[in-house]
Amino acid sequence: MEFEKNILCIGAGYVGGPTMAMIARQCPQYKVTIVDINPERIAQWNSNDLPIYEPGLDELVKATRNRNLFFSTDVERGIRENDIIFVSVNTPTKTFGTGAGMAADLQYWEKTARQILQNSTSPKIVIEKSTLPVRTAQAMERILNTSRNGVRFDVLSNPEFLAEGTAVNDLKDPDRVLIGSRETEDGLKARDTLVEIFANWVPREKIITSNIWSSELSKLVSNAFLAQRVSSINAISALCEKTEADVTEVARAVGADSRIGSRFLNASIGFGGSCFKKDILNLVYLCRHYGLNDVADYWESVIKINNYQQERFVRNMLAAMFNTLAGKRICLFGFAFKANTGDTRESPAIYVTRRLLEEHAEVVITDPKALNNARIDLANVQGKVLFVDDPYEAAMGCHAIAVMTEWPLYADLDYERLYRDAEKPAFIFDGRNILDSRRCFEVGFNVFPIGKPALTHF
Ligand SMILES: NC(=O)C1=CN([C@@H]2O[C@H](COP(=O)(O)OP(=O)(O)OC[C@H]3O[C@@H](n4cnc5c(N)ncnc54)[C@H](O)[C@@H]3O)[C@@H](O)[C@H]2O)C=CC1
Ligand SMILES: O=C(O)[C@H]1O[C@H](OP(=O)(O)OP(=O)(O)OC[C@H]2O[C@@H](n3ccc(=O)[nH]c3=O)[C@H](O)[C@@H]2O)[C@H](O)[C@@H](O)[C@@H]1O
Repeated sequence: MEFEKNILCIGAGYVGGPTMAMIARQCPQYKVTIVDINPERIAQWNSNDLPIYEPGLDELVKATRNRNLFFSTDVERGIRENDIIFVSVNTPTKTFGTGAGMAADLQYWEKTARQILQNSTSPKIVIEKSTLPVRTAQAMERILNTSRNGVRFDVLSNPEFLAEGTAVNDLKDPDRVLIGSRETEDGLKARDTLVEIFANWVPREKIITSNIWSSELSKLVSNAFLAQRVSSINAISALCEKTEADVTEVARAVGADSRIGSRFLNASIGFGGSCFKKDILNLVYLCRHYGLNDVADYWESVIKINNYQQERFVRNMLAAMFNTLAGKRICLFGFAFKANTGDTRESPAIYVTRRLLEEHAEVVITDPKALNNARIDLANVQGKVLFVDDPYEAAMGCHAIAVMTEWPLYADLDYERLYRDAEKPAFIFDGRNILDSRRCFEVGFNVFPIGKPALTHF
């Protein structure tokens, strides 16, 4: 069958997989191929056990795979056979050399650029899907345009705004699609090709076009603003705990102002996920690079508050449990960085587990989707950690339960039963404010939510 367009995506991760599956679903007239250097990942995408858990993704992939969606490890062939290439490789924080711990590590990105250059014999549109420092497109263009064979490359920026756990809906009905291009005739032509792809299902007014640097920067700024909201409400949660104000009530009152808005104001143990911290660090690094130290300090404080909130959670546990956790068994309800995903990257639960082990507590972890990743994250820790599927079994004989992830199932458990099976006095630390505190208190627990008065029996 002859397809209208042939689209390639390099990088079959949390972004590449779902994003391309959505394009394939919405545009049966296009052929979409996803390639990755990781053969195991590609095998999983081609199996009934996808490498990531995302509600609605199984159905999406089943409906398109081997029809107009293909997964392969043959990166070079993919480049040769496609003229529209999304690049969605990982761009983690650099762990070595200059900028270690701050700047984006662009090695995977650059390898891809060189591979595209080496394998191209016809003009290509190369689309930055990964989140990148502003002005990366320039570096990309410089690498690609070293070619002596006269192949033309147009680089576009099309950052992804999906959130894990809601990726399928976010892709189907996005708030906006952002496409940045050079404002040259060729740049605008390439931009229009990409607009045409999204216009198959996204209303035109939601497809925003801009210059390429604005597009790159907007992605970092979007994540920085979102994370800033979480840090803002978390900072206020600390003040609530000192003053008997209730952070949920404060968030509701503040968020009712339409200029502020009510979403993303849930106080928590802090934000996790692979991107917020990395993207803010990247922004901070860029600001310092341009000598904007005050601006850098401002954004860095979002991360400082996030670290503070995680540490505060552990210190509150310690203080409530008579200043010692040694030999105590603590059950963590949830390990994923948020509900509806098995992803544990930068999950606050990792930090909390490490700190509890430092205090010589034993940690029992339960999570409906993230136990495999949790095992990998904690493979090298010193101390006793158990992984248990069933939450009742996990909590049996524990001195405390700490809610790490807002999986709805934890709100629906039988807390009378959990109390019966707990060591007494029994504690709950609700790091997500999802439990009915009063009910838990009434069955016997001492309850410590975030940013609300504790309910204790002593
Ligand atoms: N995870 C998320 O929810 C979001 C992530 N992003 C951004 O999207 C980018 C990708 O993120 P994820 O999908 O989460 O990462 P990921 O780590 O899940 O996937 C990246 C994939 O790229 C592959 N890869 C690396 N180098 C390669 C190469 N040279 N050739 C072929 N494949 C290669 C890796 O094997 C991996 O499977 C990052 O820049 C991230 O900041 C943006 C929005 C949302
Ligand atoms: O670039 C990315 O990777 C993505 O990062 C976030 O998506 P994600 O990290 O998947 O999930 P979020 O829903 O944003 O949650 C991030 C963290 O903040 C926490 N959070 C969120 C909201 C809130 O009110 N309180 C709160 O603690 C969550 O529990 C989670 O740990 C953004 O929401 C996406 O738009 C973006 O594309």
